[in-house]
Amino acid sequence: MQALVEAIRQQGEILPGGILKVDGLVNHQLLPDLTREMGEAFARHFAPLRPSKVVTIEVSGIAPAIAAAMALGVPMVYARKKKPVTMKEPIFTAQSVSRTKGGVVELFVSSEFLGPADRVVVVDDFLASGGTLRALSTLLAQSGAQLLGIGCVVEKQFEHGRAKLADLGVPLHTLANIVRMEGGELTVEPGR
Ligand SMILES: O=P(O)(O)OC[C@H]1O[C@H](OP(=O)(O)OP(=O)(O)O)[C@H](O)[C@@H]1O
Ligand SMILES: O=c1[nH]c(=O)c2nc[nH]c2[nH]1
Repeated sequence: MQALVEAIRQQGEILPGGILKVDGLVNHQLLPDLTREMGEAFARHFAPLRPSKVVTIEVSGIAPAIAAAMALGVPMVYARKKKPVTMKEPIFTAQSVSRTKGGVVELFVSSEFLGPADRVVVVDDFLASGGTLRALSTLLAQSGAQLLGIGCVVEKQFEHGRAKLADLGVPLHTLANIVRMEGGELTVEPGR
């Protein structure tokens, strides 16, 4: 997605610990036109799989996921990282590690909104080590929902998340690919 690639080239900042800051377009401020375009790109790719739901993880996955769900015309469910009192049992859970905040986080989705009848496309903001998406796939398996595909806005190729998720056997589509971010130099290519 060329507009996204250009925006990351202009605004992306390399932070210590191999973190790419794109807060101006993905993780803090959101740009409506760019976000809509992300959703349409995911929808074009995944519509032929006839998903019944888009699933993501709070917080940064919500914007691209709702954009994709709007373009696909299906509901979007986000895994919560703290269980609210409103959440109805039975609940599916899995653990992941937060890359930007540190520590182990627990993901929660109620069976009220996810079950064996669901055909799911997962959409998230970053694919790095793949740990978060692995946790979400474990949670989906508990629910009996079928995972059809995974879409991520930004892939950090050098963290090899794509290879680590290959055993899931589903298509993985990203919109921008960070090939390298070493020595203060950022190499961004279109996703794959
Ligand atoms: O492939 P991984 O190594 O698992 O990294 C990707 C995950 O890291 C971020 O979550 P994080 O909890 O840091 O941030 P968020 O609360 O902004 O979504 C991001 O939103 C992805 O879910
Ligand atoms: O803002 C972010 N920048 C990153 O480099 C990253 N990797 C995983 N999750 C991330 N979030």
